[in-house]
Amino acid sequence: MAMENTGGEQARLKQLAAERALELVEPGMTVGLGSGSTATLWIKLLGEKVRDQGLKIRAIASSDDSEKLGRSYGIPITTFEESPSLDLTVDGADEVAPGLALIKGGGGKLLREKIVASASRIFVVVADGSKQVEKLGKFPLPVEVIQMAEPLVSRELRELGFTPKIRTNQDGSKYITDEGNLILDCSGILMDDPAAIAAKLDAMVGVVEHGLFLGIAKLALIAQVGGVVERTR
Ligand SMILES: O=C(CO)[C@H](O)[C@H](O)COP(=O)(O)O
Repeated sequence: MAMENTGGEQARLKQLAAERALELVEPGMTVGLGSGSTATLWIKLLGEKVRDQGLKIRAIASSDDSEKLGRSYGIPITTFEESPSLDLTVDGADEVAPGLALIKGGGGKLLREKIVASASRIFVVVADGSKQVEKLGKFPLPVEVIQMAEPLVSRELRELGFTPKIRTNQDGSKYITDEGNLILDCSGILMDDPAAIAAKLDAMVGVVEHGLFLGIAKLALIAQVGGVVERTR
C-alpha cells in the first residue's frame, strides 16, 4: 500500500531509485530518456557519466525538457529514423499497480513517453513507494486529446463515468502538450479493469493517447525506507 513520504524523504527515495536505474545502462546502449522529477534525476546521473567518464550511449527523449537536459550534459540525441528500437528506457510513474499497470502523464508528457517506452526492449519505472497502489485511478487519468475534439471527448468520458478537467497552466491558460494537444485529467473511476478502460479510450475519436501504460513496463524500481525494491510484472 502507498505510504506518504515527506518532501525531503521523497526526494531521497527518488534519488535512490535513479541511482539503481543507472546501473542498468551499458556502454553502446541507445536509451530512452523519461520525463518528470524522478527520470530527471536519472538523466542527470547518466549525463555525468557521459560528460565525466566518457560513457558512450545515444538517447531519444520523451519530452522537449528531457532532450534539453540530456543535451546540456552532451548526451548524443538520436532519432527513431537512425535508431528504430531502444535498449532501455527509464521513466517515472504517477501510480504503479500490480502487474506493473501504470498511470503516467502527470507531467503532461504521456504521448512521447508511451512512444519511447513502447519502442524499448526494456522499460524500467523508477518511483518512490508513495506511487504504489492496489488499484489505478486515485490519481486522475491524463487523456491527451485533439483540441477541437475536446467537447466531444469530454462528453464521452463523462458517459464512461469520469469527471474530465481540462489541464491548465498556473495562469489559467490551457496546458498545451509538446505535440500541441490538450490534456483532460479524468477522475472518478477506481479501476477494477484498466484494460477495459484503455480499450474504450483507444476507441474514442479525438483521443490521441492516454496515461494507462499496461503491459509495457518490465521492471519497477521502487525506493522505500528500507531500500530499493525490484518489482516485475
Ligand atoms: O508521466 C510523467 C510525465 O508525463 C512522469 O513520469 C510522472 O508524472 C512521474 O513524475 P515524477 O517522477 O515527477 O513523480
